[in-house]
Amino acid sequence: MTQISNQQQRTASAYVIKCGGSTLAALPEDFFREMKELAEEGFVPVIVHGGGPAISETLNRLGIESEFVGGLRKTSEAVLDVVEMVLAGKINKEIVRRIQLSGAKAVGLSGADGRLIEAEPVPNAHEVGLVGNVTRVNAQLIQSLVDMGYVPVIAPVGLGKDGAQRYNINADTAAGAVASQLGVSRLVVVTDVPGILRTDGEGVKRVLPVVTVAEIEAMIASGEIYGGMIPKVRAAMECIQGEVQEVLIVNGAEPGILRQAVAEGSAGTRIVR
Ligand SMILES: Nc1ncnc2c1ncn2[C@@H]1O[C@H](COP(=O)(O)OP(=O)(O)O)[C@@H](O)[C@H]1O
Ligand SMILES: CC(=O)N[C@@H](CCC(=O)OP(=O)(O)O)C(=O)O
Repeated sequence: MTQISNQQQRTASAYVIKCGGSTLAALPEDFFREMKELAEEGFVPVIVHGGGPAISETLNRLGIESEFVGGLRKTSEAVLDVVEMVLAGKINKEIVRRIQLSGAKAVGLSGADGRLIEAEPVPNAHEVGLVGNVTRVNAQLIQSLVDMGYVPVIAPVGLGKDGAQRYNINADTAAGAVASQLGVSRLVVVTDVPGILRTDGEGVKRVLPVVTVAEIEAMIASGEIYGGMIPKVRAAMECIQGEVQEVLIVNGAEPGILRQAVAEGSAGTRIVR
């Protein structure tokens, strides 16, 4: 833990961005340009990405049906081959390319590279198969890349403690763990909705600007938060118990959203303790 504490001090000005598969194709070039400009101003990004829709599409082409239990993909060895290929290959390199085209430097890694993400089976592994929860993050490797001026771009595939077993990790869960173990103060979750939506008294869906852990629990219980939003808020609730001060959920397609989120700290929904 001493090692992590040192890392935490050094990465305090960094922030973690989780880019959801739902929104990757819709992210404008300006998003990456803004990311580069913010980095020059001292707001250094570490990216963890998803790619659920692209995995499902590839599985479908191979004639393998996608099944989810509680938002987690049922992952056999065959499915994991596709998950790793799509996430650590296609999607990871697409993001690296786009960052480099903005003029910034980027390095793509999966959680297997340099044992970046160590994982253990989720408690309901008997239902979902080779899905993992994060047990350790190699914060030193991420910090070294940041120190060299690179944006780390991380695919959420982890290795077990033995270094042999692979695990598919939900990208929101991975991003929360990376944010916690790096000790950054902010996690920005970029997705395809402008924040957590709630239907008001007149039946209009509105973005909640700020939401607490207690309010989230109530919205999950009532069904107002469901599906892909559940792993986001669960990861958020877990990481704000530690160093992370706030988690912002924003729509990546909105112009200027990253600057609003990172420099101004007010965008989409802000999840606080
Ligand atoms: N209360 C809510 N507010 C906004 N979106 C919600 C809510 N509850 C569930 N969702 C769903 O969560 C989705 C985002 O999760 P997901 O599709 O997994 O995105 P990503 O690929 O970015 O992780 C939204 O498109 C929406 O359908
Ligand atoms: C265990 C699990 O469900 N893993 C996810 C990993 C990708 C992901 O989370 O992508 P999004 O952020 O786009 O949803 C999956 O296989 O789809």
